[in-house]
Amino acid sequence: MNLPRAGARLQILLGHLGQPSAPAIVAQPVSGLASPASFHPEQFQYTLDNNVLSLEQRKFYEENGFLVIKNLVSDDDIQRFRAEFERICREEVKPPGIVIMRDVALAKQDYMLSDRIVSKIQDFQEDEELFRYCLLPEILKYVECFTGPNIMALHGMLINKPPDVGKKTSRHPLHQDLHYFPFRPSNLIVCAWTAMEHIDRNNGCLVVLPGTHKGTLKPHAYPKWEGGVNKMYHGIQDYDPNSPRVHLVMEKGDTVFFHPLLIHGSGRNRTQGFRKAISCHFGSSDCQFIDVSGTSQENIAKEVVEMAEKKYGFQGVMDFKDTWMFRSRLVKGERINI
Ligand SMILES: CCCC(=O)SCCNC(=O)CCNC(=O)[C@H](O)C(C)(C)COP(=O)(O)OP(=O)(O)OC[C@H]1O[C@@H](n2cnc3c(N)ncnc32)[C@H](O)[C@@H]1OP(=O)(O)O
Ligand SMILES: Nc1ncnc2c1ncn2[C@@H]1O[C@H](COP(=O)(O)OP(=O)(O)OP(=O)(O)O)[C@@H](O)[C@H]1O
Ligand SMILES: O=C(O)CCC(=O)C(=O)O
Ligand SMILES: [Fe+2]
Ligand SMILES: [Mg+2]
Repeated sequence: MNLPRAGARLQILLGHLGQPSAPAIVAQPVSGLASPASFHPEQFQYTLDNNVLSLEQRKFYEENGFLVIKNLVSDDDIQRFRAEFERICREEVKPPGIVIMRDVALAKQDYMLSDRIVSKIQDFQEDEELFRYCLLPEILKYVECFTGPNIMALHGMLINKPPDVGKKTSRHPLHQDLHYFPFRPSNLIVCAWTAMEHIDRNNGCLVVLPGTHKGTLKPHAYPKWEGGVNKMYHGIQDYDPNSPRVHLVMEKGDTVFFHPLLIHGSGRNRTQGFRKAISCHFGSSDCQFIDVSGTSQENIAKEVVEMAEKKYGFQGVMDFKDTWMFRSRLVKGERINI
């Protein structure tokens, strides 16, 4: 397929970015986490050898499947992402490929697009201002500990979780991001998710089930929620309800890196503000595409392909791999397989 692809200009862009500032590095001291007490270095399988993570941070990710780095992204950068998000919502800029999503509770209403109606934007790889997030040296420095040196930005999102209208549709059901991805191995994929403001249980923080990255990919489907569910917000049906849940309270600029098998979701937004976070999934370009036919991912593959064909006006020519191929951009090193 001859679809738009990211090119060498990224390398040039990378060269223009400034040097990272030194962030405060703190592993999240939260209760209910797996203990690293019986840990042996030879058991490292979710992190690569690197001189960025402390031994303690590495063990934490190995055991829990996520790691919070405090104060990683600057207020200046966050302000720029916010301003560009607002421009996109007002349709002052229309980056190719961008997906603008409204909450299902408002989807049938005929409002003008604005930052008070959009619940998230996805696929901002052609928006140079938002894509700066995926190129930030301070982000990539950590990403490389999981992906190695050849890094693809696979999927960018800016989530603007709206005030819940009372139907609990602002929730994101518990899921594993790998459900959406046709590439492996999972250990070479990581999500970076940065709070753009203070986020806690009131405005719907991320909720994680520590240690679940050690399990397998579970079947996902739409949860049976009375008030409705957002398009493509699949959830895990049969997770262990006794598994401890950890609510990640984060400040502006704090960034969590998490494994694509980690079960996570987010709660309802009980405030009147739109809770903002920016995220990107990264993967090693050494990853390989897999065929998801006959697997639990068939349901999402079908939905994604239908949506993409509608958007680009093709019929019967795209597969799940194609939809990912033209969204991903090289951010460091060499493009190899994906
Ligand atoms: C690791 C990755 C994790 C994830 O990516 S999780 C979430 C994945 N989500 C996505 O990929 C984004 C999916 N959303 C989209 O593609 C678009 O927002 C969507 C649903 C096609 C709507 O696009 P619009 O441009 O707004 O199109 P439209 O106004 O003409 O609506 C078309 C039909 O869709 C409906 N719709 C819009 N927003 C919705 C929502 N949030 N939930 C459920 N249905 C929704 C809308 O009512 C309309 O339905 P109908 O055709 O009139 O019956
Ligand atoms: N018992 C449960 N069954 C199914 N899904 C759940 C359950 N508990 C939580 N979840 C999912 O995890 C997400 C986060 O849960 P959380 O409890 O933080 O949010 P909430 O229920 O909206 O708010 P709160 O519990 O703070 O009142 C929810 O949006 C929901 O999708
Ligand atoms: O910001 C959130 O609510 C989490 C979103 C999320 O997990 C996802 O879109 O995959
Ligand atoms: Fe997710
Ligand atoms: Mg709850």
